Amino acid sequence: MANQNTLPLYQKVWLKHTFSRAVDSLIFFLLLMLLGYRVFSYHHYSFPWFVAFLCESWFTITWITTISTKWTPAQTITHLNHLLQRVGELPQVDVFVTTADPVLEPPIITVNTVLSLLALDYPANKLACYVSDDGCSPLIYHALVEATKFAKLWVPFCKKYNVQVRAPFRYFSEEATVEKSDFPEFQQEWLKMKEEYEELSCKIQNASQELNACPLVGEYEVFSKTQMRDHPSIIKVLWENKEGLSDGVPNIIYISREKRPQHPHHYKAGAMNVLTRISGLMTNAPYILNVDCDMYVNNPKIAQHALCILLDPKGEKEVAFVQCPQRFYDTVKDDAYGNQLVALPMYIGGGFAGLQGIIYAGTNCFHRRKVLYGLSPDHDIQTAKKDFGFIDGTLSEKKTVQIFGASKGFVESANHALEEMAFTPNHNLFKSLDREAANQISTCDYENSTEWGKQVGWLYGSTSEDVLTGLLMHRKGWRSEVCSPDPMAFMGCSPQDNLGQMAQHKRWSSGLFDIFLSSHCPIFGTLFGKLQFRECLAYIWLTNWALRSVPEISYALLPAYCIITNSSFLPNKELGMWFPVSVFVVYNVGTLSEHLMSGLSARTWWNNQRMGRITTMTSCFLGFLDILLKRLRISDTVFEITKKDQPSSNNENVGRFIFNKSPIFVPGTTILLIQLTALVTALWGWQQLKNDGAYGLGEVFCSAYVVLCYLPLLKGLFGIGKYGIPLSTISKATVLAFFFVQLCRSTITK
Ligand SMILES: O=c1ccn([C@@H]2O[C@H](COP(=O)(O)OP(=O)(O)O[C@H]3O[C@H](CO)[C@@H](O)[C@H](O)[C@H]3O)[C@@H](O)[C@H]2O)c(=O)[nH]1
Ligand SMILES: [Mn+2]
Repeated sequence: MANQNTLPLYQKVWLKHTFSRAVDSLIFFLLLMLLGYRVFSYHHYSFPWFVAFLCESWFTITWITTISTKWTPAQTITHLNHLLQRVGELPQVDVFVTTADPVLEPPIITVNTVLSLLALDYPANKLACYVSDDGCSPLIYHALVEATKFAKLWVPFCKKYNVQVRAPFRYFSEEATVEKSDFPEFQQEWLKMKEEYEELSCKIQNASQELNACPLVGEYEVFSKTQMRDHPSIIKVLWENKEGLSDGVPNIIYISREKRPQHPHHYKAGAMNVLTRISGLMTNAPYILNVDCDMYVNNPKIAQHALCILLDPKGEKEVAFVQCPQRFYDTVKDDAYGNQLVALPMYIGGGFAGLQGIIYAGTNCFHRRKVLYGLSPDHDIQTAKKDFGFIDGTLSEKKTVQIFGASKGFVESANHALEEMAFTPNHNLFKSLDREAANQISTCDYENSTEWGKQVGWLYGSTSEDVLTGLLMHRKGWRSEVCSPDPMAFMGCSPQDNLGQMAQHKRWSSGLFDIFLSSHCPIFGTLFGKLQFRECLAYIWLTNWALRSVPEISYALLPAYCIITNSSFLPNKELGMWFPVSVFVVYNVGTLSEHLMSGLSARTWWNNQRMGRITTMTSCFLGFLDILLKRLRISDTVFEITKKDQPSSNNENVGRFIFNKSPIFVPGTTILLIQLTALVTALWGWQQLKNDGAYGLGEVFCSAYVVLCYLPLLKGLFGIGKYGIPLSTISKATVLAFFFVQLCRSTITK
């Protein structure tokens, strides 16, 4: 009989993606053959041949990182039934929610997220929910006050009837739930709850529409002289579970940290660090769950599942954080904008999970507090003493101020969190808010000359603060795990149009590339830290996204260049032609089958392929330029918040591209115009084909393929209103395309 204390709480299962492996290896082999062919075909040596060789070498190197990342995929299985046997009592979990703009992030969405978290299937006295409002908005505050009242009905209702979807807006949209039930009591309560929720959403809706709905008096007075980027900190305890009832409503705290125009606020990372400190003062839970305002709980037992991994004897020693996948509801049909991230997490995410661990994705993640405070896996109190300046088990004062800042109360809590090497039940669960201390730690200059944002908490310096923060943990030698129980842990909303999707990809690619160029570069992580070699390759794959735009754009321009200058970059009309052809065919067959095997449609596959090409050459290219400007200290990157739309019921134009004057459309339109020029040139035979160095079917096909990928932009050239590319963008693109064509022509005469 296994001892109860040694029962594994989770298990790691290695997956076999044999087909994927075979296809990926074949592609690699073909790429090598193609490169070899290029090297040994002396008679072809020319400028386009050389550029093609460079681009293909880059693709091959990227492919090595791709294969290595995907090679040994894994997943975890959690054993919920072992959890209580082993730990007896569940630990405390602090829950962080961030919101930043009441317009882009409608309060009703945040409220639903918060409600779903409060209703987690978890003892209410072990939970506390901290909501950060970077928008400093009385609307959000008002919505949360109302939501707190509703929570007192909602939380018991969910627990009584074991509701699965605990975000009311989703729960009540599923009409079928109540009709199927034979219990009149349930039906009655269901109806009552639905009415209450409708009333709540009406109140929130009205407040957003009527300017004077929440007059800034009484408890709202603190908002009267505030501006989004200029205000003192506002901290309000909305609900305190004073009696510590396990079936009550968890503590709810509203926080809007101080902001001043001259102080950088570090966007989400800055907000998370303030939440970390304030929660440290109040509940100081050893585990932190963080969720963006647009993600609701879809599996009420998710905290237990994640704790299976974090509390497992092996996990306890090795695992820094548990990341749950990001999935989205009411998605655009066939993933028209390629942002649902379904096949990618399955293959790449699964691959990461089989290495040192999945990346931290910024939301749906359970962290250990002590790891956020900088502890390494090999830190016992003895070594920690040296690194952190522990004296007699407590941190030396000077050192703590340098690391955690000057708040005594907070340092004391940090000391406790760090020392707690194993979980000990903590009965003194909630300290009432110490206003003075809380105000001190939420000011803009609290972090000056401390390690916050550098070694402690969420790291600053990249708009992909999530990946950066996770990378530092991996560098210290921690591992991480994916937790993906059935039903899916969380569901969120993803951009409902291409504008949102493209802005999001720009932010990600620039933030990731920023990491690659910084001192946190994964290569240093392996050379000087404990980042495992293949995990490093995987991070290189990820952080180079923006850089990839350069070879991709060059490669996409090559066929046009060749057609215009009557040269060639492909081995036409000879045996070598089969290398690029087979790479193209095998790659497409491979990715198509991966999509089909993930249960996705062929149309989804094509949309993902197409959007992959478009975003790399537009969003990622702009991300690349952004980082160049940042590194040259010309401008800094900003975190552009994604608009959270409720999906529209008007399905007519779903999947259609919309445009605005954003520079993001300039490179795409330019590339499209160049290809069109090339195709027209080819079609009308404006160039006489002089010698056998001339372009052939290969180049024309490539050019046409790019146009096919860019079909949404082609339609945009002729569209009107928001469906048309603005004239100013077309003009800029025309000028650029003209220059490119002239440049090509000038190389012929030489
Ligand atoms: O100054 C800011 C800006 C953003 N946020 C919050 O950050 C979260 C993520 O912002 P969102 O606009 O939804 O970005 P997404 O592209 O959807 O976010 C993904 O990418 C981000 C990194 O680029 C991660 O932080 C997120 O967790 C991850 O879901 C939201 O809750 C925002 O309220 C703040 O709190 N303060
Ligand atoms: Mn989001």
